[in-house]
Amino acid sequence: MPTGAIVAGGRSTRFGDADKSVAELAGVPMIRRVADRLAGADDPVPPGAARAGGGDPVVDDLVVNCRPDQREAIAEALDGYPLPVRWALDDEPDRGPLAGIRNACRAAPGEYAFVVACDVPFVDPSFAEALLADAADADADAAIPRLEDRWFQTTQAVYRADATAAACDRALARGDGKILAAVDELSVVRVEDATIRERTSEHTFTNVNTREEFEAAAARLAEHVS
Ligand SMILES: Nc1nc2c(ncn2[C@@H]2O[C@H](COP(=O)(O)OP(=O)(O)OP(=O)(O)O)[C@@H](O)[C@H]2O)c(=O)[nH]1
Repeated sequence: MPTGAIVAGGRSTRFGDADKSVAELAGVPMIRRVADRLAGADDPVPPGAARAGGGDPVVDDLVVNCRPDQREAIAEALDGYPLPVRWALDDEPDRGPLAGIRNACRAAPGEYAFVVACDVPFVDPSFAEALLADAADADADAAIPRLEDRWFQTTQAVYRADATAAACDRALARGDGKILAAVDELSVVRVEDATIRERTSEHTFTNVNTREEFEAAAARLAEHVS
């Protein structure tokens, strides 16, 4: 299995005066929801509480990428997490998601890392498994989904950790902060729209940027509970 690599070093500016990674969505910090899904829990429970039943983990361990000042709150959110957690702290903040992916991949002990943003509370663990199989079967450096009407979903993708960290390093050294600048150097399985739709629903990519999107995600969770 890959390492789960959650990227959380953003400033959540569209979210307002709070770090969205630890914002409690129906009582559970958003990053914990993402982490719990990777650990196989269908129904994440508040930090510290016993884990709900569910499927098997789809990752061996977890790397959390964030700024040093976020660590304490995120560690609290992950209290009692059932898999080993490693920290990939940004030595320089605000270098963008590419630096986050680089730092997360550097810290990943597994050959592959499933990189995922902290703000996708409905991420589908079986989709992560399928992406790993895509990359491993093709002996590729990455498997990256691409919906028809959107660009590559680079923050919900599987990467070969060492090759990706090195490609990100080179892109950052060139002053090119675009994730695709690093991806261009990798051998990539492109997972296209039809395949994505066979495997999962678009909710796996639903991310929370604003308070309105946060409320919509809470409403969706409430519907599922009732
Ligand atoms: N390490 C690191 N991660 C980042 C950085 N910027 C964004 N990210 C992460 O990349 C992912 C996608 O970014 P956004 O959805 O734009 O999140 P954000 O930057 O916190 O939010 P906005 O400020 O509203 O754009 C999130 O998981 C962020 O935590 C950064 O400078 N460093």
